[in-house]
Amino acid sequence: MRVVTRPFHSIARTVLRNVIVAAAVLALVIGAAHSWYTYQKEQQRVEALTSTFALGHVPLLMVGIWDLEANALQRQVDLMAAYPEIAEARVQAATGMAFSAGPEVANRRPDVRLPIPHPTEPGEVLGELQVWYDNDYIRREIVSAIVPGFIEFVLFALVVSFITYRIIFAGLNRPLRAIDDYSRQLTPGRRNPPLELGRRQRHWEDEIDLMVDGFNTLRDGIARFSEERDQAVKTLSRERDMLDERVRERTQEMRQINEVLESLSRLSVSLIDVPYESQHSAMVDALARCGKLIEASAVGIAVCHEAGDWEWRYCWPVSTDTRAFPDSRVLHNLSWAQGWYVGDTPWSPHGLVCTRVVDSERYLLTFHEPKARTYTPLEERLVRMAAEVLFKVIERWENQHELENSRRELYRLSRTDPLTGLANRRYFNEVRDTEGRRIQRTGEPLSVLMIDVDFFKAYNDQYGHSKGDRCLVRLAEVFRQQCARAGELSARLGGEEFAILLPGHDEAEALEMAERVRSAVYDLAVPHEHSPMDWVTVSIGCATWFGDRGAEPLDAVFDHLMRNADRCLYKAKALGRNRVVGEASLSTANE
Ligand SMILES: Nc1nc2c(ncn2[C@@H]2O[C@H](COP(=O)(O)OP(=O)(O)OP(=O)(O)O)[C@@H](O)[C@H]2O)c(=O)[nH]1
Repeated sequence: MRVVTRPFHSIARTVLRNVIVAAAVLALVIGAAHSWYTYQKEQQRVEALTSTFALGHVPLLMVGIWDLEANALQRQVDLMAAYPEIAEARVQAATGMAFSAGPEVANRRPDVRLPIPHPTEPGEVLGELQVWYDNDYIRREIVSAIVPGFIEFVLFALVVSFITYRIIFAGLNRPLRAIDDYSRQLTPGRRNPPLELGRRQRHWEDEIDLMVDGFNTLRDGIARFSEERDQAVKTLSRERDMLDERVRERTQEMRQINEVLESLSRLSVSLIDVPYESQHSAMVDALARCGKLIEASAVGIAVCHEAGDWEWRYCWPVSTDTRAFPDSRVLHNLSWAQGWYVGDTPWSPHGLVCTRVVDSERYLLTFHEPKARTYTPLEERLVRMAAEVLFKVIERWENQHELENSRRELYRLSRTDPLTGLANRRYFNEVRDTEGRRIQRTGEPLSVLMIDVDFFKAYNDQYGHSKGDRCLVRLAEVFRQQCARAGELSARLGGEEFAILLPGHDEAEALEMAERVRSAVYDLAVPHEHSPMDWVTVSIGCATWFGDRGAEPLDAVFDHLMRNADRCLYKAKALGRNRVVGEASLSTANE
């Protein structure tokens, strides 16, 4: 609703009024100028008439007065009064005669007074010519000169104003009012009809046409805006309707991911500390669980050592022919690329493939599908997470194996003599203590052989230290071979001194074993120039513990045992070397 705050003035009327006012002012100015001009012209005519009187009539009047020609004078006066501009002409002679013509003008002094000179006496006058102009005539002349033009101008101005009014009214007012009515009906919410003013068809355009075009463009814009808005509102409401659905789907998806994450984290925790021997079956179980995530028909992990061939390491279902499981084409592919592949890949015609390098070995995990299928992004995500977990577990296992191997190697080194590969003193003592504890429980006997190479200093001096080393290695090999039964342990206690632990051996058995060792060394026939036996020989002291010192601390037991074995050894040396001496010989000697 339009609120009118100011009075309405039509353009046509305003133009009309302004044209009329301008025409009136112009008419007045032109009329005044014309009047002034006509008045000036009349004045000139009067002046011309006055000079006519002075030059033409005054001499005749002079003659008439001089000759006393009353008729002639009267005729002259009549002639002058006959001019339409003259109201009255009068001659007043000095003699007192007077002649006049025309209606007498009262109460007005003559407009022209011309003296009638004396014909002979210069400076003397015979009388005076008095003339009164007809002012009404002059006024009439002026009016008759101005009025027709004024009337013509006014009529012209009226006609021009009217035509202007018509043109403006028809060409401007009416269309503008129609446009005003139209613009009030424009509504953004509905389809508005185009603006049509019903104007006559012309082969040109004017401002109104431009305005109509503008309004129609505006209308089209409003229509387009309305359509887009309606469309947007519809889309918005559709999306709002779908939002709940999406939120539900997303929540479901998140729940699924959470469940899988939980089960994967449980899986990874359960796999981490699986002992080595159970790792294969644990991984196969894990593959089965992961395969069920997307209902894959088979899941496998293949490994390729740097220069070697691919082979399936873990297969679900367990395959008897690991070269063909689950699809031999996977393993025949030569190109290697690390990453994640879906569908038809260089690694697999169908299915999902994840590859990884773990400790310089190439690993490939594939979820096999017999037929091509499309995986949802969620499935891909879940499987990818599963693959990450499995590879992490494998990596961890690899690290654990490596660590375990290193530890075992270290342990082995820590209890092994580096030259001979026999147990060192530390390991000998460990085993000795363990066996000692066992024997304390079982009451079985335990014997120790102390072995020393005879004249070894001389051997070194003769053949050199490295040959001496090789000799020690050969002797160690003899000890190892002779004492290969479970529980028997050969050790190098230091230098050229060796010991053999014989759990379960009584003295007789131990002496028998010692003799076997001694003769085996002798039979080696390692030449020794500075030995009376010509060969490298060993002396052996033998001591036995019968497990009858159950209450005694093990350290004390073994101190005693080793001391006895040493004493026997010294005795063997003292008796000439290359022999075995048991504890019985000690008591004999003591006795
Ligand atoms: N080649 C070599 N010699 C060693 C090693 N350990 C100790 N020996 C040598 O073994 C010799 C032991 O000499 P001795 O203890 O004097 O005894 P022996 O010469 O063997 O004489 P008896 O024991 O009395 O028969 C020393 O000369 C040591 O240098 C070793 O690892 N390699």
